[in-house]
Amino acid sequence: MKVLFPFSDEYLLFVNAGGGLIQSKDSHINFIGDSFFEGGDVIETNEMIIDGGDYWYLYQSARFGNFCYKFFDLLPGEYFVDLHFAEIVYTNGPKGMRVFDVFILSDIDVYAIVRANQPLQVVDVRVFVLNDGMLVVRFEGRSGTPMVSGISIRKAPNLPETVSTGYIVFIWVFFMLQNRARNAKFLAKYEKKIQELTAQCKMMSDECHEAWMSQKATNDQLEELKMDLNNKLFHTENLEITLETLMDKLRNVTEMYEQDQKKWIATITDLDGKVKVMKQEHHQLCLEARDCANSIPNLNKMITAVHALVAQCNDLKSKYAEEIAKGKNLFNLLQETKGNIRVFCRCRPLNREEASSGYATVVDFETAKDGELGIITGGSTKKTFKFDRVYTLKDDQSDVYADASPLVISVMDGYNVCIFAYGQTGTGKTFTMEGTEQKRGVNYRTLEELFKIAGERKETFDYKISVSVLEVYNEQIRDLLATSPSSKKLEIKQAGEGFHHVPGIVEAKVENIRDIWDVLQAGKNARAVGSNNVNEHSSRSHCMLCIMVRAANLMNGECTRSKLWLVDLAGSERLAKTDAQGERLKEAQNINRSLSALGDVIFALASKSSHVPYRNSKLTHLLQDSLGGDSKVLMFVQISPTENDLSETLSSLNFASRVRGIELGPAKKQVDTGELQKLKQTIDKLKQECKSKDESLRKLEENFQNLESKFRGKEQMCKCLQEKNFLQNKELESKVELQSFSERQNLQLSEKLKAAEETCVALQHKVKLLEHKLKENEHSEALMLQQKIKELDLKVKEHQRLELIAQQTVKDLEEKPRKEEEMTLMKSADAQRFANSAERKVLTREESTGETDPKILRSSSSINRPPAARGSIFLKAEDTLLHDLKLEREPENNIGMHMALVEEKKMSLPGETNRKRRIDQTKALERLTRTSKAATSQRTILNTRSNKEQKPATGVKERDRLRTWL
Ligand SMILES: Nc1ncnc2c1ncn2[C@@H]1O[C@H](COP(=O)(O)OP(=O)(O)OP(=O)(O)O)[C@@H](O)[C@H]1O
Repeated sequence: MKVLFPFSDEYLLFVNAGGGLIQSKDSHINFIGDSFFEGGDVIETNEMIIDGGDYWYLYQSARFGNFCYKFFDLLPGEYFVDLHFAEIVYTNGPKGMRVFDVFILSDIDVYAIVRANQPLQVVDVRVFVLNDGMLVVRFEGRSGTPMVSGISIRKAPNLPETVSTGYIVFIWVFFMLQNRARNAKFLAKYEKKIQELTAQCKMMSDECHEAWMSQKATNDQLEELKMDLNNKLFHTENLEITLETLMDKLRNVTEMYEQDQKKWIATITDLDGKVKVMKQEHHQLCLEARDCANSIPNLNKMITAVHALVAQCNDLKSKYAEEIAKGKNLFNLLQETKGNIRVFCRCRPLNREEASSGYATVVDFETAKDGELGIITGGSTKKTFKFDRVYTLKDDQSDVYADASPLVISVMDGYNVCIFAYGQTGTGKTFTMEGTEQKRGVNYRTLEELFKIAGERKETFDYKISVSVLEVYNEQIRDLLATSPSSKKLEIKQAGEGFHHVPGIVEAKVENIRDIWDVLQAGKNARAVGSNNVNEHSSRSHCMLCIMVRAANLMNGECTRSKLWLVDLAGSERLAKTDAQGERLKEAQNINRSLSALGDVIFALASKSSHVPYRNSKLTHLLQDSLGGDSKVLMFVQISPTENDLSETLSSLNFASRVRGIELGPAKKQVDTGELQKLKQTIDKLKQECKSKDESLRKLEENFQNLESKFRGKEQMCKCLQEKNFLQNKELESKVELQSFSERQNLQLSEKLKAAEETCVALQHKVKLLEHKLKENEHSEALMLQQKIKELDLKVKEHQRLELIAQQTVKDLEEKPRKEEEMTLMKSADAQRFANSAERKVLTREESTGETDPKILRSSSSINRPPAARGSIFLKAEDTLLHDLKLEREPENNIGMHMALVEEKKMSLPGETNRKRRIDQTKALERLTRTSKAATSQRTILNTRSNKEQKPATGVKERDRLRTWL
């Protein structure tokens, strides 16, 4: 709220608490808004024009804390401010006496104690409103109890210029008028003293200002220095951080360098060791190379000898090959002389049943050695059959195989061979071909012999042997090694000239004799599958074992592929005897057809027929490769010894005799065996020679090759080592370069680090210097300030001492008039006779000077002067001055002066004059107070400038102190 005052000399403001009416002397103005203020508020009167009336009171309900009123737009000039305080007693609160200390700050300086329901009124406190037109009344209370306050502001009437300019001037004018001549010296003295004091005060103020400015400048400088220092510190910290980072990097680089150095040293040491070893090896190799070079003549001789031997060996080889070929031819010739189809007859012994039944044997082995077998056909009738070999009952499996083994050699030489057993069921075909585990048959022994020969010939031949096991039953081929039964019918195909095979059939590769036994057992087991009676089934099917031999001559690179068929034929009973029907008849017919086909083929071959009917049966079709050309055929005709089987025996023997008789003509049998024996011996001898020469040649070649390979190896090793050495030297050089580069880098980093450290040290030194300088500055400033404060304190004390003297003088001056008055009254009786004449003299002097106003003022001042409690120091000062004057003038004017003063007192009237005096006294008091305040404030300006407002108690104490001496 802002109050705009009209142009009136005096104002009285009424403000109702709680936002009610604003009462004035002549008008009522509504107060808008809340007017209940809390401590700490700033109450600004605003936008409220109060017209009319001279006095305005502002009642304000406020909690006493710190708050202030601001009055704006006042005209510059002097105002009286009346302050009223009273406590509000609330209805809901306890009633009773309360005491409050009230402080009014700012331009008005009053201290008072307010009691409950006892309003305090401080009247006629003078304040000056300056050009800003604002009056601020600021309160400070010690408790927060609500109070009611009233403020009235009155503008003081305009005073003469002499009054407004100050009471000192007035005094000066007064004394000038009183006694210009006499008082000139005195006034000059005081004026001088005042000027001195003013100058001192000004000087002190200036010094204080300068000190303050200097301190401010110093502070600024200090701040700048601090800023600079902070910047430097920040820069230093940055540098330290950078330094730390660089140090870390350097440390890492150094660690890496050390690690690398260690690694390189280890590598170099290792390489040195290796180089030493290599040098030793190189030296050794050089020695060996020298030895080799020395032995070159011998070596050349050896090489020549070896070449000769090689030539001889080649010659021998060719001769050996020729001899082998000749041997083969001779062997073949021998075989042929024996017959390409040979028939051996074997008769089984009587079995237990036959023996127990007492069956008679019809077989006569008497001429068996000559290949003749007699069959007793009845009584003394005996029919003789001649075969290539007739085995007696004493001949075992090995004897049987001994005659078959030459055919095995033919297989290994590349001929196709077919060995089969023919005969009636139960005559021992399977026993002869397969045998038992204890009495191995032709099949196993043949294969065993094959691997044996392959092993013997491994130096010159490379053999690959595979086995297939087939069964022909009812003109159908069945693969007995197939792991799963195939629905596809196996057929015979011609793969090349003179080579037939069954596509899809299993060819088991066998490496050793163990594999052969496993294969044979697998075929035997497979043959039993699907048959209730194994023996019966085996009698009605042909079991065929096909052995494929692939040979590679390592000497001349010749390759051969030969087949060996080992066939266990089905029983050859005659249909009439078996009286078979149905399925059995069909089986028998198929068996007879196939056996007949076999006979037909054999007869066709023997008769060198242009057409050989191989395809009449599966059996002959399969055996096509081994039943013609250079192939050899061996037939075991198996017979039963009992008379019960006589017809079948005769039938089998007749068939076999026909085969043998047709194939082997008597002409062929007559081959000169002596020549053959000679040839055989020659072959054996050549073989032995060739073998020994081969061996020696092989050894020589091996030696030479070993030496050559060793030399090459050493040479290669030497080259490798040299290359390795070269590479390692290169690597070493690169590592040495890398090491030197790292060292250079390390050196550079060290230099950088050193420079950074030096910079850091310089900066730290600079910082220390700055800090030292700063401290020195602070110290000198502090000393200077302390010195100045001391000087100021001394001056202030001197000033206070002077003021005390002045006060004492004033008191003395005040006391003296009373004493003089009393003395005057006492002497009045004695001086009565002089009264009339003295009175006249005084009046005459006044009239002559015409200076009545000061007397009136002085007398009115004396008359209206309140008791000691309300006395003004300025009046007292005036009296003191007068007293001093009087003392100076006492010899001549003492009595007159006293009389004049008495008269003045009598003539003075209460009212306006008294009031003016009171105003003058107040003004003088205020001026002195201000002077004192200024001195005090100047003394404390350095330390308590800011604390003054925050610590009002200090201000209060100061005021108390001032009030005491005032
Ligand atoms: N030389 C022999 N020494 C001892 N026992 C033999 C001889 N030959 C055959 N046997 C025995 O005769 C029996 C019948 O022989 P085996 O089964 O080999 O005749 P098979 O002709 O093969 O008959 P099948 O045509 O039915 O197959 C067997 O128990 C066998 O051990």
